[in-house]
Amino acid sequence: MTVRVKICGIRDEAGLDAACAAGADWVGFVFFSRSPRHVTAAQAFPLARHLPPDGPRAIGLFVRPTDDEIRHVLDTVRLDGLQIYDTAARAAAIRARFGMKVWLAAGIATRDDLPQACAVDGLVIESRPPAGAQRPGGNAQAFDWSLTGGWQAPVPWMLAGGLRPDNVREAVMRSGARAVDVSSGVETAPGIKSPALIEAFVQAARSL
Ligand SMILES: O=C(O)c1ccccc1N[C@@H]1O[C@H](COP(=O)(O)O)[C@@H](O)[C@H]1O
Repeated sequence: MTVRVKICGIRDEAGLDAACAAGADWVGFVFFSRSPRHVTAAQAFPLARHLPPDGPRAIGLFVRPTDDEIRHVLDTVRLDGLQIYDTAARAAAIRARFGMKVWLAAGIATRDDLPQACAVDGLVIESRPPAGAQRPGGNAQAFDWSLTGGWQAPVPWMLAGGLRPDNVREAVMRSGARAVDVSSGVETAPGIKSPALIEAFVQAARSL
């Protein structure tokens, strides 16, 4: 089984090169100012341009964005898709408005939280943020991976939240995920990506 991998929160060339060298399928740029991984459109532009044609696809992460915020980024940065933290209806509207692939992030606490239908291209299934969290994701928090067992996902999905090189293999086996997304687990400090951890994560995810 080939597990696809997204490395999120790329902020510099070292992290980008490590994701490319490791064979990641996607890299994520976080356009959310309260994140330690935040990049502006001007900062993301040279990174996205540096991606090789056969390298990872570029995903832009937005939290409750206005159309103008998305437009501002898309006017500068070449993105292949959007990861949206908002309602399912708003994510579908963004997809229709911009004509881009949209992945909707869904915070999960119980089986009932798993979406049964949606009008987006994919789902990012992760834990609900802890009380008082400053951001809806990127909190290094895992959920009970067995919750997705037997779930008939309406669209392709990826598993996220609290994944690391030392637990991603178990997470994939227990959840049944065919794609995984990581940010905190490949960092030495919030916002500081480790090339060695990126390499270890991709290898571990692909070791099944
Ligand atoms: O990474 C962030 O700072 C972030 C901010 C706001 C929303 C989502 C964010 N990250 C995404 O959250 C999940 C899980 O991340 P982690 O591995 O637990 O740190 C992942 O999809 C990140 O892309």
